[in-house]
Formats: sequence, structure tokens, C-alpha cells
Amino acid sequence: MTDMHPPVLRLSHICRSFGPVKAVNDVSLEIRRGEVVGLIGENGAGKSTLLKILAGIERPDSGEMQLNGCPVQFRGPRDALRAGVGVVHQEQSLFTNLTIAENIDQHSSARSGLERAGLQDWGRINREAARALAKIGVRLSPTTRVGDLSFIDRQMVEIARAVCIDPGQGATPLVILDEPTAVLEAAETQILEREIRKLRDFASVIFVSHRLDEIMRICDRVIVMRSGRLATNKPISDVTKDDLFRAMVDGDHQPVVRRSSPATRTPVLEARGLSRGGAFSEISFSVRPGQILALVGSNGSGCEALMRCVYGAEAVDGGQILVDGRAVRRWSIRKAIAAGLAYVPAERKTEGMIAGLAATRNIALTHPGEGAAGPFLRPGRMARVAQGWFDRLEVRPNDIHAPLIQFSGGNQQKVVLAKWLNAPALKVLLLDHPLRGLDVGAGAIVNRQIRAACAAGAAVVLIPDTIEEALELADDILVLRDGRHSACHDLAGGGAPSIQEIVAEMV
Ligand SMILES: Nc1ncnc2c1ncn2[C@@H]1O[C@H](COP(=O)(O)OP(=O)(O)OP(=O)(O)O)[C@@H](O)[C@H]1O
Repeated sequence: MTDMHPPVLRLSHICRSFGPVKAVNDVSLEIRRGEVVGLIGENGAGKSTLLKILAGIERPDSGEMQLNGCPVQFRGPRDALRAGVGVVHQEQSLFTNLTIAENIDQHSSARSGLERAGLQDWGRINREAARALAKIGVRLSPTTRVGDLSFIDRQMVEIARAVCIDPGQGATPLVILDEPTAVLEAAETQILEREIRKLRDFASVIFVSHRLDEIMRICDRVIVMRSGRLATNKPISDVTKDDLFRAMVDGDHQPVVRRSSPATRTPVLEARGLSRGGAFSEISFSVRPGQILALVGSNGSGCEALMRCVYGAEAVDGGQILVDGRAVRRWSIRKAIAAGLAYVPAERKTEGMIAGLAATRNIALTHPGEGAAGPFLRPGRMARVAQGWFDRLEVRPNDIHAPLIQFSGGNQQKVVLAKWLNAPALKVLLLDHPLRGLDVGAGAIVNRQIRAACAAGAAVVLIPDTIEEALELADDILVLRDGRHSACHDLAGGGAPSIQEIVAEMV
């Protein structure tokens, strides 16, 4: 039966440039009621810019946008929200000093009699939030402060907030999910997939992901962006994963599958019975130069907190950290960096970079090397070092002097990594979700650099996005469950466990 309704979204010849960069170049497309459309493309292809236009954050330079048959021009995000566009951005946008309910209420136009009389109706605010959370199967108390939540729980709140919009008058809302699964565990991803299927009944969805399997599983149609343009726009039944990969990438990026050979030297980093109240308890592990250890666990397993303690960003309550066989005292980030430790955090925007500072300066932040002489900076040399990393990591755009905020998420991640790889005596690389937000090609480039660091003698402790990533990269896997040691696997020595085995050890 033909759908008599106008498309929920119609874009005609949308363009948006930043200086010479045509981030979105003449994009026209339609999204119909109840459609789940996958949006994919390499890092820097223009996906986020297109989504920002739909969300009222960026204005197009030219072109027309219609929602439910009406032309729209957004002056800001609130206009987009009122027109029925709900977005979960790559970077989180919650107010951390407010409760979950207060955050969800920011998107709600519902007001009770009490509120119309000028009073705060906490009952309504908390009830609505509880409903929104229940809708996506999350059990969190609406009165919890967002700042007290883990990254993953905050992501679930973002999703709850995006799915609770109501454009009214029979119009269909458009829900945009910008890589929502990048930060989720397998079980949570399944919940989200179920939720997206349910959304079809009352909304249209644009779903951005770098995971092609997920796109094939969830979406009805797929749009591929390449260098700002639409390269492909097809029903999912008409494409294969290989077609999508080829449509996305320019060159022939071959993911390297090679496990680094386990070294026999003494551990460079050892954790003995580490505990931190409420996070993890009695955890021991060690890594030798050239070895990759993956820490695997579901939400709340303690992996992230453990890594932060090893880096000196949080204190432990008990146990010992040893570097080069010597127990450390009064461990701190400063001491960790001096000892050759490096940490790429999951939350790169808030912890891993200075967004307004040029890429060159970001790379020189912790280890300026020849880019500084005593207290003096040497801009020329600093630029040469940065250019070397830009070439090795294929950072785009190839402009080392641009502020980091002007780079796409995946390219920012490459710069954050370069900052640490630039260390003159790198001993241990602590990587918390290093491939988050990276496309397949960029992921392969980063993995190659991680292996190169290993080959040069660094040890790596990795919290991967997926179990597959752990199995591909690591020599050893340590599984944590509820903050406790659950299992460990020596992949080189004892053969690889199956994904199902590891999942069973996690939950
Ligand atoms: N504020 C800005 N100023 C200058 N250039 C920008 C700005 N925002 C984006 N760009 C550029 O526009 C291009 C498209 O970036 P965009 O963030 O839309 O890519 P993306 O496909 O979302 O990438 P990723 O998957 O890495 O997030 C990139 O070359 C980027 O450097």
C-alpha cells in the first residue's frame, strides 16, 4: 500500500561549508514514516554536520529542509525539538549537576496545573522521567544526579530523553541516534535494537553507526556519505556489507589481523590485589613489554575505574601498583606520566584534549620533545612533529594548525592518541575504548599504531568496545564481573575462548 503521507524528512540540495571544506555538499534525501535509515561514512565524511543541521545546531548555507511536509528553518536546537527532531549526539549533552528527571524535562513541553501556576511539580517531572526510562528498559532512579552516573548510564538517559519528544498534531517525530551503540555493552545494544524496532510504530529514525553488522541488522535503508556527498542511498536488502565498505572508503584499507607475540621479559606494570571501594576488589594482573592485555566486563564491572587507578587519576584503597618491579608510592597522574604511562580516556572531549587549541599544540601537551627547549616553545619543530603524526595516522583535514574542535570525532581521537605515542619513553599505553567513533579504515590505522607501539617495547592495557576487538588484538584477556576477577585467558598460550564463553564470564 502506498504511503499517502508526506515524507517525515525531505532535504533538497543542502550545503554547508567550513572555509574551503565542503562538509555537506548538495545532499538531497527523503525519510518516510516508520523508516529506520542507517547513515554511515568514513571519519570526516560529513555525517555529524548533516545531523547538526537537522538538530538546528548548524544552519545550512543553502538548500531546503521539510519536516512532515512543512518547510522549516531552525534558528536553534529548541526550534528543531519543537518540530519533533530528537537527537542523541556523539558527545553527551546532559547537565551533570541536575538529576536525570530534570534533564529529561528539558525536552518536555508538558506542564501541570501546578506548574502553570508558577510552582515546580516534582511529582510530574519524576513520573515522566520514570516513564521515559522504562520505555527503553533502563532501571535508574529519576532523582539520581547525572554527574554520579557512569558514561554508559548517561548515554541511556540521552536516549530516553530523545525518544520522549512529541511533535503533536499527528506529525511523526524524527529521532536521530548518532552512534548510540558506540558506548554500549552487548546486552545494552540488544535493548537499544529492540527499542529502535519499537520506535518504528510512531517515529522515523536516523541511526549512525560505524558497525556495519549493526546497520545491516537494524536498518530498512542505508545512506552512505563520502566527502560531504551522498554516495549510496539504497534499501538494506539491496546491499551487502562489502558494498557498504567499498562505498565508504577511498583506498583499500585492510584491517591488519596480527596478534603481537607475547614477550618473555619481566612485567613493566603489575597490579597486586588492587581494591577501590564500590568499584573493584582484589584485582591482580601484569603486563610485559610488547604485550597487550584486554580488560573485559559489562557495565559496572570496574574495568574503567581500575584503569583510572592504574593511571593515578583515582586512588586505590588497597593493593599495590608496581612499575618495573618497584612498588609505587603516593601514585599520581604526574608520577605515572613521568614513569612512561599514557592514558587515552573514553571521554576524549572532556578529558583527552583541549578543544580550542590547535592540533599541533594538543600533540605537544604532555611530551613536547623537540617542540620545546626549557620553558620556550619551538613552533617550527612542534609543527614538524605534528605533521609526522598527521601523515602516519592519516588525520583529515591535513591541517595541523586547525583547532581540534574543527576535526570530526574520529580524527580528534587520532590526535589524542598521537599526543601519547609522541612520548619519548612510552612504557605502558592505557587505552579506554580507543576505537570508539572510528570508522573501519581509521580503526585499522589506529590498531596498526597500537601494534607498532608494542613492537617498539610498550605494553598495552586495553578496554575494547567489543569482545571481537579483544580477541583480535590482545595476548591476554582479564574478565571482570561486578568488580571482581571472573576469568583470564592466555590467547597465545591456551587458545582463544569463544565470544559466548566470555559473555558467560561477564554476566
Ligand atoms: N566547526 C568546524 N569548523 C571547521 N571544520 C569543520 C567543523 N565541523 C566539521 N568540520 C569539518 O567538516 C568535515 C566533516 O566533519 P563531520 O564532523 O561532519 O564528519 P563525520 O562524518 O561526522 O566524522 P566522524 O565519523 O569522525 O564523527 C571534516 O572535514 C571536519 O574537519
